[in-house]
Amino acid sequence: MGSVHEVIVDLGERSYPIRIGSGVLAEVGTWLARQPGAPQVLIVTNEAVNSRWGEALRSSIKAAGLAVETVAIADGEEHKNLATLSMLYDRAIAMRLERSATVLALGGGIVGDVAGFFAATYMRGTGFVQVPTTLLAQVDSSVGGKTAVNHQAGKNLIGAFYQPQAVFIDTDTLSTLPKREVAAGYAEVVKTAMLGDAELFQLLERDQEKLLALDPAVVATVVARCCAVKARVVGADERERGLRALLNLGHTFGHAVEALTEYRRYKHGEAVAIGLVAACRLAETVLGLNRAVTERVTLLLTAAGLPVSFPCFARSAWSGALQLDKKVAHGNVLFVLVRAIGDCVLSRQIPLENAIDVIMELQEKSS
Ligand SMILES: NC(=O)c1ccc[n+]([C@@H]2O[C@H](COP(=O)([O-])OP(=O)(O)OC[C@H]3O[C@@H](n4cnc5c(N)ncnc54)[C@H](O)[C@@H]3O)[C@@H](O)[C@H]2O)c1
Ligand SMILES: O=C(O)C(=O)C[C@@H](O)[C@H](O)[C@H](O)COP(=O)(O)O
Ligand SMILES: [Zn+2]
Repeated sequence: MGSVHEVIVDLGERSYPIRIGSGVLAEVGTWLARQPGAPQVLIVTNEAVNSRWGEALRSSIKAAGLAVETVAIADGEEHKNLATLSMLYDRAIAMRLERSATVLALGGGIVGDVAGFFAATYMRGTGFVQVPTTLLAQVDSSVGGKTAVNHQAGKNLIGAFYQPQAVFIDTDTLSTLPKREVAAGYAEVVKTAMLGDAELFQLLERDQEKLLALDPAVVATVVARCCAVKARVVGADERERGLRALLNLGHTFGHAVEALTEYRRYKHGEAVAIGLVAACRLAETVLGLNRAVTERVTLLLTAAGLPVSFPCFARSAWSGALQLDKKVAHGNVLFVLVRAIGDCVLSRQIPLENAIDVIMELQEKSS
């Protein structure tokens, strides 16, 4: 095993380590065996990930003397719903999974969000460990304890805050990830740099190609920096009373894109990419953000092949979708605005019409 980065999410007695590096998957069994009472272990994954990385994880667990079961859920955002969750409850009950069990989420953000909500609710809460295998899950979704499924009307509308007890990020797992998924994860990297790490943004401007080609040293550095930003924000505001909403940069727009296109046309990261450009444009109009910032962000995203234009829907459809955001309070939508690279602010003062104007301006030109 090469060098391992460790980041701690500091939440008092619920603090947990994030282990980042090549070969970290092999540590999972030993970690589990150190937990009190040799837990039953359930891996929640999907077939695409299971066929590539399931055996390596199971070997580590079995070598530590523990029994392990695996359940695969269907692949795709359109299956991140209550039906999938219901299937998991049925399978867990049939296999007599006990509350003392540990659920391992092996996969991308969808597996992580669904498995996490399952772990939070099955018998009122089992153990939970994240083993993320997409760039997006490694830089963002495996950390911080947001778990959820979608409702047809809106993203992540049914969920819970439920922190993992540990996160094992084996960067080797990215070797089998399709290019489109690498790019989607990259959008959350750009987001993280924009909201909290200006040096990371410069690193991306310099080493973007190396990151997208999954150069091991660049990947490890970028994943560790993103986890450090997320750990800092989550440690300060676990339940999104305020500051944590910064991690939602681009998402007020992005989630509306996903819901209106029925979770089928865009990967989450792609919808976020569109949202990031919109958040910059909105900041240009209401904060006087320099257009050059929007251009730098757009360049990073388009160079990775990410979309930066909205699909075409009527103003009324955008209005309805934006108002279903979980950050809405007393009917006012909360927007995350870019003040400068590495520095974002929250505002509830933006008229919804201004945001919809930006969407209209950035809508795809129909051919
Ligand atoms: N909880 C959070 O804080 C948080 C943060 C960001 C995103 N999310 C959620 O995460 C989801 C998106 O996650 P995602 O981008 O990882 O998508 P995903 O989970 O759909 O994974 C992307 C695709 O890659 C495949 N895959 C995963 N790992 C692989 C590997 N190593 N090799 C080959 N194929 C692999 C999957 O089967 C899937 O087809 C969205 O639902 C989003 O809302 C949650
Ligand atoms: O961890 C957070 O907080 C985030 O907002 C991270 C986002 O990248 C992620 O997509 C999250 O699931 C969105 O949360 P939601 O509360 O807007 O559903
Ligand atoms: Zn996201």
